[in-house]
Amino acid sequence: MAHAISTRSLTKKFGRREVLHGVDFSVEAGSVFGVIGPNGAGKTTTMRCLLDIIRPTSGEVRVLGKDPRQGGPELRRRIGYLPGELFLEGRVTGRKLLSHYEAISGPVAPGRIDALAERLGLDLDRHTRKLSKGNKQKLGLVQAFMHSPELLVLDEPTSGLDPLVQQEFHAMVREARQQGQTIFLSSHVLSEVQQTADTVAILRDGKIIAVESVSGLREGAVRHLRFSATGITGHDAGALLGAVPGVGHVEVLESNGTVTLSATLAGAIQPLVKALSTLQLKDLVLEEPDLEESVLQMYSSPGEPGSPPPGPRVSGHRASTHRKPVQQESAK
Ligand SMILES: Nc1ncnc2c1ncn2[C@@H]1O[C@H](COP(=O)(O)OP(=O)(O)OP(=O)(O)O)[C@@H](O)[C@H]1O
Repeated sequence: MAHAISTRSLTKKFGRREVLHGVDFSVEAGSVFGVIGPNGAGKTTTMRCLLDIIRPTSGEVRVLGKDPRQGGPELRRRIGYLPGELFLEGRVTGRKLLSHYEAISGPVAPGRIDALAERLGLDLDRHTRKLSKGNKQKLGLVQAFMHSPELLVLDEPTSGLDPLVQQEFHAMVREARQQGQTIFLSSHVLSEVQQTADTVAILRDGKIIAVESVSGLREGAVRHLRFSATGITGHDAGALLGAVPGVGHVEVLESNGTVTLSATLAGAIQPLVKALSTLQLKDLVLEEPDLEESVLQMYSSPGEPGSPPPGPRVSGHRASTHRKPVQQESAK
């Protein structure tokens, strides 16, 4: 499979301070690749190296088969870029600004700009200085998508957008992918990336700490579950649940002959279903996997914010707890 982007041992120093410490990743052509990481992790710096806005200190970068340092305007025209911070000229309308960008980026299909603006709910005839943060972001998105580039590099694309517009943006990403375009985007949060991305990379302190397929993350992700049952003691129900592989953080509440248990489950649900089938269930909730929680565990060292929750909390008249550590996805 051809790669639209690849980096090998990419490092970047600002002065004496190294902010990228050997970043390695590759993005398959025609896929959506999301890079997530906290503030200052190096997402924008990585993107700027891909676009030759800044130069790497060492390492190799290939974008659409070319070294960005040698690709020049011809390579830039094949890319749509949404910068993290947009600097817009104040005295022109959005429409005028986009026609200026069109002269640089290359031909735009007739009607395309108006169609994108309408989808995002952007008034192109307003002066850019009068636009709100969200509307500036929409203008940036139209600019990036308008010439249907082979590669879209989008730095925090949904920043400032309201939820409905975010949904529209996600639809635009899916359509671009269907048309064979490659999308490389960044975010602070996985919940956003997981909606569109095939693959997610986690960047922390200038290093890629994990690259996972979103479907793989889903399989290994932590789900929350809760059920009530009768005809069993809290102790026995806790023991039954605690013996299921991947179950952790068991809490047991026993009241008036009914036991209510909550826990987390990492991994396959079949062993859980088998164990629960032996109970007289009154109620059962198995939530959607919380990918955010799985990734927070990858991010964090023990004791840091975002570390896995501490041991089980116990409540109820007669409570017993059984706990196994939540299985963690290994960082590749
Ligand atoms: N031009 C620069 N000069 C000096 N340091 C810089 C420069 N640009 C970025 N940095 C530093 O490099 C590190 C990575 O910054 P970068 O903007 O790439 O992070 P980020 O992951 O995009 O963060 P955010 O989510 O806050 O946008 C930060 O510590 C930042 O202060």
